Amino acid sequence: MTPAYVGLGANLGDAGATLRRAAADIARIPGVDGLRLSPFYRSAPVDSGGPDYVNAVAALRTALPARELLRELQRIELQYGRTRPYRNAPRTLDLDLLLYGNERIEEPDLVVPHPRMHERAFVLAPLADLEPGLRLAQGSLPELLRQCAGQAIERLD
Ligand SMILES: Nc1nc2c(c(=O)[nH]1)N=C(CO)CN2
Repeated sequence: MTPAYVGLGANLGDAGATLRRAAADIARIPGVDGLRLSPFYRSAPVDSGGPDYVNAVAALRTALPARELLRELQRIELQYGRTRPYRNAPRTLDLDLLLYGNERIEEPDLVVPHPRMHERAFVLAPLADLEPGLRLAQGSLPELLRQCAGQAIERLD
């Protein structure tokens, strides 16, 4: 079983309810085990306009290869009506494969570790809640979070 981390985000509809249901859907993927869901965070959209996002991170273990896990995540996105009209368009549900074991994958539609996760507070904060000691290539989570101090995020509960 390979440990993997998935970023969840939504900024349309009842985003919190969507993330909770999507996490339950991820937990039910055959070959996925032991899902843990972080607390939820609200933040203004980074690099785009539109309503605030709600974000979370799920930690899991999987027997699936990274590409098959990605395909399952995309299938779940589609169930929530995700369309891709343009880059960074508002979305009912966005699922990003952030980390897959220690693997580095660089393919046109799958780059792991996620290339922007180290500079996004809305990923780093929930990831640190689940895995405080984790280090990324760019540094420890507390170090990276300090570098994102300009990004206001609010923890929900
Ligand atoms: N706060 C926040 N901003 C974003 C997000 C997101 O999930 N949260 N996702 C984006 C596209 O991946 C673009 N901007």
